[in-house]
Amino acid sequence: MSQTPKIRVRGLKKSFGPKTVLNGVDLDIESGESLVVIGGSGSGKSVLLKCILGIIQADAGSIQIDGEETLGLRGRERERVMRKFGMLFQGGALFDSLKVWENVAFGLIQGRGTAKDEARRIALEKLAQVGLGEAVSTLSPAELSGGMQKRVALARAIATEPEIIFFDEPTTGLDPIMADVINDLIVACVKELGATALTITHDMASARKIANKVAMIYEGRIIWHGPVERIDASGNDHVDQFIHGRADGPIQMQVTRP
Ligand SMILES: Nc1ncnc2c1ncn2[C@@H]1O[C@H](COP(=O)(O)OP(=O)(O)OP(=O)(O)O)[C@@H](O)[C@H]1O
Repeated sequence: MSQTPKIRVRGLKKSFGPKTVLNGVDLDIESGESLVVIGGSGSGKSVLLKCILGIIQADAGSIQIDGEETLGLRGRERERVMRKFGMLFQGGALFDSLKVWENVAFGLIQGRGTAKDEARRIALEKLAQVGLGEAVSTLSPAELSGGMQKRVALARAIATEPEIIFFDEPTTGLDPIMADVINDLIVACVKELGATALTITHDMASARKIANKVAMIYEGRIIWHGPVERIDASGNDHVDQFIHGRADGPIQMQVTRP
């Protein structure tokens, strides 16, 4: 008998006014799996992630975490489920008014009530895990390069040792070498935690490195889902066009010309 998926999404729908973004998304993420969702700009990757996090209210469907329905959860009940999650936001989303270590410790102090000294100790440990020393810990995020900021954001995402981590475009804005360093760190950190990971990206190099499973979203549905090793022989024209970055094919980008 197969085990309950860590995350099970069924028939998920979300529209904004007349615009349907998610039109019946079905997706399972098994415990310990690293799933990367790929898809074009505006295909609904962020909306899907936000629906699972409860930041956006879905219109219909089901989102189960460890077999528990979370779609209608509010207040304390939602907070309880959300404690299972860590998140690395696009752009890092660090607070410039806080020092680096305070950013990393934020969820521990605010969310878990960890004492400040203990939170600082954990923050330094997590910073070391992503290759940042104590000297960096007292700086402001604004004093760091983009790559270092991503490392800090990663240290923050893993600080509470979450069961599930979401990565929103983790390599956006980085040069290819730094992007690869971040990919390696993500793989190492997720493995160390034994966490389940969901990443959204259109960076195929990143997807190949991070994923053991890949799902492609198109026109509001998951049109292909399989092991990353099978992506080059998916037999799906949409996937083929996307991974090779071809303008011609079944996916037509809407380009408005003046
Ligand atoms: N709060 C909102 N109100 C109205 N429309 C929204 C809202 N959030 C997202 N959308 C629309 O939903 C569609 C999907 O957006 P989404 O951000 O999920 O795309 P994406 O796949 O993450 O794209 P990208 O790769 O460019 O980040 C877009 O057309 C966007 O304009």
